[in-house]
Amino acid sequence: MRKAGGDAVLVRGVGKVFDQVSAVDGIDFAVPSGAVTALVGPTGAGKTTLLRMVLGLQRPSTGRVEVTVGHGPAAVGAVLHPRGLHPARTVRDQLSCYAPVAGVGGRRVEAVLETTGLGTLADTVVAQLNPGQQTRLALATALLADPPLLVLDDLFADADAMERGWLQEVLRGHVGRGGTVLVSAGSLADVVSAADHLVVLSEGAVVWQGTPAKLRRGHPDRLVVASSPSIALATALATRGFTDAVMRPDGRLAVAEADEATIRSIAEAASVRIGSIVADPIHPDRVLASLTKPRRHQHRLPTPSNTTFAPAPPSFGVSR
Ligand SMILES: Nc1ncnc2c1ncn2[C@@H]1O[C@H](COP(=O)(O)OP(=O)(O)OP(=O)(O)O)[C@@H](O)[C@H]1O
Repeated sequence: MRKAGGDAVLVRGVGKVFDQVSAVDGIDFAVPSGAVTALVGPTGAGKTTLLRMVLGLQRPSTGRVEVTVGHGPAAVGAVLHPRGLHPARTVRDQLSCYAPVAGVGGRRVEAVLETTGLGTLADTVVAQLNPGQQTRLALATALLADPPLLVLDDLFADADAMERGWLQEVLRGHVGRGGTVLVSAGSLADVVSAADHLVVLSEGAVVWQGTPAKLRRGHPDRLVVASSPSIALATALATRGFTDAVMRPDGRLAVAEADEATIRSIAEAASVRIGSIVADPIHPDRVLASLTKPRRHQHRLPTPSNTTFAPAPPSFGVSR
């Protein structure tokens, strides 16, 4: 449908202050065209604030946001409140109501019902859809105009495993047709397998960004080794440069970066007996928690009448 290339959105030095409270500050990231970019972070990190600025619904207090694909329903499709659909409308009626706004007709409604997997639910009223299906319908509505850019806030909240899979498939499908996606999530596990680029936010700042593969390399799974004596294995591994081994309370050694064959060969050379070696995959949200440890409770800006500050206070399943 479209040719990918360049950046669809550029966020440069962006800050937003609400009533003396800084929501985000000094934010820099780009949303590459033809890819899924996920803004990930805990509650209050600033995801919605950033997405609203990308959509032009709020102005940055500092810095600038550039959207190169243009504005309006034909250029940008958005999902901000997936629960705000009319409960008495059927799925098809919901799409038909918005079709004129998107400048499309009934054939496009039927096509979107199919691409989003909602065809079998076309005559079901919104009130009877589960939360994940309602989110999918909100996403289908945003897709009506086949916009070059999709901006989706908290898309995976309330989605069960099956709906999460559907939603991820729809996002990958949009990118597969040359579109661009910017999606926010509170859980890394929800987006890590669907995203090409991750921007991790914490307390209004970008704390990490890169590909899921880069994140995984920085947080490798460990192998948990039962050996006798464990301390001798730890020493032998360290001698060979594998210094990141942690002794577990049960006496087993959790080893990073060395594969099973290497561990066995080092153990054999050091006359250490190996009992078992099992993988200990790190959950993505353990990684997210380690990247977004709270640093402060609040960051109220100083004013003449207010000069006191509050005190500053794990497998990824990457399929591509
Ligand atoms: N209109 C507003 N007025 C005052 N403060 C606001 C406003 N909007 C957001 N904030 C504050 O800005 C910070 C970032 O909020 P934001 O909603 O962007 O975070 P979030 O990462 O989207 O969180 P969530 O996952 O809960 O939606 C929070 O401290 C929030 O209280």
